Amino acid sequence: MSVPNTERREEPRKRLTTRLLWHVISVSVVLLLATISLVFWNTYPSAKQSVVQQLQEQVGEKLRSNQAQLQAVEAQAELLSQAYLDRYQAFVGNPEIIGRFEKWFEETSPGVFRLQERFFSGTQIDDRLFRGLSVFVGPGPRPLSDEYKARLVISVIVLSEMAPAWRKQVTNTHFSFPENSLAEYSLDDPWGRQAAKDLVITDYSTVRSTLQHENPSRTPIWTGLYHDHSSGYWTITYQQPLDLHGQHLINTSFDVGLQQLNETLNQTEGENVETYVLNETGALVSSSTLIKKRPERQDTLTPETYDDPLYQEIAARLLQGDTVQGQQIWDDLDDDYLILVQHLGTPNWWYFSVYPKAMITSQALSLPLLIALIGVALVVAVLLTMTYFVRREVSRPLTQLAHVAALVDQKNYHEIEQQSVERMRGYGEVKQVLSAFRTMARRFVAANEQLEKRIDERTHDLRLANRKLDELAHLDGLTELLNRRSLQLDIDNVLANPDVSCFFVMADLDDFKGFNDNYGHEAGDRALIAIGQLFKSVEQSRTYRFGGEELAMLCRAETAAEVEERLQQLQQRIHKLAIDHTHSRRASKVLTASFGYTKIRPGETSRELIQRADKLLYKAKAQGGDCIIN
Ligand SMILES: Nc1nc2c(ncn2[C@@H]2O[C@H](COP(=O)(O)OP(=O)(O)OP(=O)(O)O)[C@@H](O)[C@H]2O)c(=O)[nH]1
Repeated sequence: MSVPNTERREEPRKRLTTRLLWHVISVSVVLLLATISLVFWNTYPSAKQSVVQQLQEQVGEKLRSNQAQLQAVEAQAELLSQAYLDRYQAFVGNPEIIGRFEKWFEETSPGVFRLQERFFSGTQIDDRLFRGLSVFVGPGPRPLSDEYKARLVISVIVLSEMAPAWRKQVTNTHFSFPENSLAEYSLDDPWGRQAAKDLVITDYSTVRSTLQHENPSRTPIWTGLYHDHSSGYWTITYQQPLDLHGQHLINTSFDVGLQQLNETLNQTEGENVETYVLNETGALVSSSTLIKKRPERQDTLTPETYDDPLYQEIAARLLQGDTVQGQQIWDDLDDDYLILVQHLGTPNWWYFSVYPKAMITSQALSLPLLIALIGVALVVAVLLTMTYFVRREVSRPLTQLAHVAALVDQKNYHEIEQQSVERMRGYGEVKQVLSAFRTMARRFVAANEQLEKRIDERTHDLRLANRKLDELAHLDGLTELLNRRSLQLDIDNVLANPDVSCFFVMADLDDFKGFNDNYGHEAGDRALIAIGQLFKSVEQSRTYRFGGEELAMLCRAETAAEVEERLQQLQQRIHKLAIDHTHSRRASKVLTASFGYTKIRPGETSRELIQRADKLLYKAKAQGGDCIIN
């Protein structure tokens, strides 16, 4: 049974190598996922830890330099205070110093004195240049005492001497007085000239916090962030009260503007990272959010005055519990943020870096992701390489194997043999199988050729035997003339073709019984054969042994005369044979034959034909034999 081609040729998805590759790919993907999970499991926490550590180091580094800047401000304040104290001790009570107050200051409104404008724009007095200086002496007890006047003049001198050196580090350098006065050095801002005439500086928390009753320990103070309304900028101020013999002389102060703080404290490590700096009261010293929000506050920013939920949460936590020292990580304050806390010893501030947890997670994921990507790339490369080699070393040889198997199925052994084993790709087992196919094909071809040869021989023998059988079926065994069966067939044929003119002849050897009796049966056989051969030589005729010593003949002829002539010639040849029949009952002493012949009539039966010819033969016998009757 032939197998349909569709069953023989497998679809690609069913191919062995494709299935093999799919199995390998599936297992690889599972192993890869497991490996990636393991990598994530092991590296993610440490990567996260390392990211946090890195951020802590960055913050620490930044704050160290920032702290150095702030410490420098504090050291400057020390120097300034000392310089002021020295001058104060040297000049207080000096009439010349007091006299300078009258020359340098002017009463700009009743009870309000200001340093003349030229001290801001620039003026040369003696060999000293005064510039960037302004002083506001606000409402307060009047008249001004000489000591107060001396302090004001000394503040102008000390500022002109020392403040220019620090103008790049701080926004301004100033002395504030507990009596509602303020002397300032600032090249940009003539504050002392512009301050409102009714301004009460000590009403501000920044200055108020320096007063003896507000600050009995006399500790220097870094204020929280506040908006200097008259100058129009956000700033923090360092205030160092300076007392002498229990008298609060002045506060040595520096403003450090928000812009300057931003350059250092508010520098963040990423777009979404926010910073807050809080002092010990929870007041906001600095914040990156402030730049974005710009609240218009005039006083120090506290949780009550600055509406920033995260800042308020941070301040609440800072103030509620133990003092935070060193570095801490607040992971639980907010779901979305991780907060690094760094305490700055000097000043007593806390620096908060607020990182979105998503950012830390994505940074922490970068290493495991890189490992995973490398893993995926490696697996893909290995799979591609394997796919290439499996297709080349297994799939193609197997396809050739299948092709050869199909040739076997088609019994196309010659094709298999012709395909050189060397041309078929494949090594090892596949090559062995191909080689075995080739050997098998060669043997099949040889066996087939042998078989075909034997079949040819047998067929030839069979054909001969068949022919013999056929002859035997149609020939008479003794005379080898056509037999009665053949005669019947031929008569039927002639009768079926009425257009063909044909004659039927019946012949009988004369006194053949006598011949047999005298010369023996074998001699009778030989005579029968010899006379039968003469019958066969008659032209356009077929001779049959009708039975016993009776012969029959079908002659093609148009006329009876033609047949008559041929029979006469035959009769003569029989005579010429001169088979001795000395004891014949007939006149002739040689073996003779009698003939009766008739034309075959259309439509008659073979029986009628034979009977008519037989009668004519009988007639010939009756006339003495050796004659021809029509
Ligand atoms: N040797 C030999 N004799 C045969 C063969 N067939 C028939 N005969 C003999 O032919 C003889 C025929 O004898 P009959 O029928 O009496 O005819 P006849 O002797 O020829 O006499 P007529 O026909 O009247 O001339 C018989 O003796 C048969 O035995 C044969 O194949 N070989």
